Amino acid sequence: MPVEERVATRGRLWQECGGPRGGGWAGLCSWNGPGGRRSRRKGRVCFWPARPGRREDSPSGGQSGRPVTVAAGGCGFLGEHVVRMLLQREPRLCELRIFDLHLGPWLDELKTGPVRVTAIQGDVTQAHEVAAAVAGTHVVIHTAGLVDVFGKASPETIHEVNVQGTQNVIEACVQTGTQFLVYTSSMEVVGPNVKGHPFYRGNEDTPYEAVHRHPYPCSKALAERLVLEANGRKVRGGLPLVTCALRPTGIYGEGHQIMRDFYHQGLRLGGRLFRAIPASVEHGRVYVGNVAWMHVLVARELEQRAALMGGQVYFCYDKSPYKSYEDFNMEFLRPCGLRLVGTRPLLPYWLLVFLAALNALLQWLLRPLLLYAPLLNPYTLAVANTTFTVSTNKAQRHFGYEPLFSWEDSRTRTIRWVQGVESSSQ
Ligand SMILES: NC(=O)c1ccc[n+]([C@@H]2O[C@H](COP(=O)([O-])OP(=O)(O)OC[C@H]3O[C@@H](n4cnc5c(N)ncnc54)[C@H](O)[C@@H]3O)[C@@H](O)[C@H]2O)c1
Ligand SMILES: C[C@@H](CO)CCC[C@@H](C)[C@H]1CC[C@H]2[C@@H]3[C@H](O)C=C4C[C@@H](O)CC[C@]4(C)[C@H]3CC[C@]12C
Repeated sequence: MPVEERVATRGRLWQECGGPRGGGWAGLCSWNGPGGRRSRRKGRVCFWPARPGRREDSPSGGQSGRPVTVAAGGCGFLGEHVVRMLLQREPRLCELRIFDLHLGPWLDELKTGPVRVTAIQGDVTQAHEVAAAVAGTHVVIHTAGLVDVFGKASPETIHEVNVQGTQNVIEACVQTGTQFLVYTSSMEVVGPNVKGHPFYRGNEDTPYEAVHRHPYPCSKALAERLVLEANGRKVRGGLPLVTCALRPTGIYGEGHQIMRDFYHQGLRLGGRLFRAIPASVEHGRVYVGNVAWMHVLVARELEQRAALMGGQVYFCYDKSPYKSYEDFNMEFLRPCGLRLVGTRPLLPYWLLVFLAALNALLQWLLRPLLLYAPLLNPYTLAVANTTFTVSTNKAQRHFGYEPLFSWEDSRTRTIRWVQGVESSSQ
């Protein structure tokens, strides 16, 4: 085991994993280092030891000193960037707890820094696990979620993780006295709606008929509402909970699984991808580093600007160009040797609709035997084929957000990452 594991329980340190089951601390101790397999031993928290002279957990959750932060979902695509950004750009941080169902091997790198990093394997659907992880913290950044628009998970599971999980996070804050909650929502809370209405460079106040049927956007909309309604609730100790929700558009950047899938698909097709969506359909995209930066800034500013920011929603935006989903992906895939065939869609739209419906039917028919979850289904086709872009400066006005990464930087970093994917798969 490459890192020392200890169990922290209510401010005490135990020399080895062995804390009370189901009592104060939950989570699953799961650290076996890079390439190692996870062990799923309930009731364990692993962290890297505090340096000599470093403050141990304070019962006031750092409010008397520097904040202790929980990044729920901290091992996901966005979560990893949030974690790294917190460690790089939040000098007041003294402890960072990373709570996730699956802990990643990269956590091992974080052990050498000045911040005490605690990795907690846990499930947001388990209220006691969430409460144990949140207890004694100053702010929770809740990026954990089940992102599934391909029919891999059941609607019930999506609801349980995204809605009940978020309710558990809120209740944990209330019960344990954590006053600040930043929630990762989604553009999908607004749209595209089932009617395919365009949302053209809209902002947080642009009227739009937000009507959803798919379990994922439904769950994000419900969860966002819970978070916003919880703003102002009294937490343990009597102070008001301050919440806000960030709504990224389609996130891209290092670690983006769908980009990787398109890249591999292009390689399989002899270096070509075939245009399916008209170039005129704009799809909002935002670089993951800028989304992470917005989360860090909100977590930092929420205390000082509680009256202004509490209960607010913010689209996540940067200077990424407005393009169709496919043309945007080509900004990264073209320099990696792929080309997009066709200036117009190669298949008529009715045929795509038919193929998407066929995929949905096949998924349903095959479900008892295997999981068939292709990229194209009626929902993903509708999202890709409906203009949805944002143009706003609300985050800049409310908490001084400016993108940390220019479009050129974001593009270069993403290309470098795709090139790395290429070499690692050879
Ligand atoms: N990827 C996008 O384009 C995008 C756009 C807008 C909003 N979002 C939102 O951003 C958040 C992060 O998305 P992502 O793309 O990084 O997804 P991801 O799947 O890479 O990350 C989600 C993380 O949550 C964790 N998680 C899932 N179920 C959990 C559970 N029951 N308990 C604890 N942890 C659990 C996963 O293990 C994973 O590490 C999600 O809430 C998503 O809705 C994503
Ligand atoms: C029709 C295909 C031809 O090439 C293209 C299908 C692309 C789709 C798989 C993706 C198009 C738009 C994506 C979504 C969007 O970027 C925003 C999202 C919000 C976020 O909260 C979760 C991810 C997603 C739904 C994202 C998923 C993939 C697309 C539908």
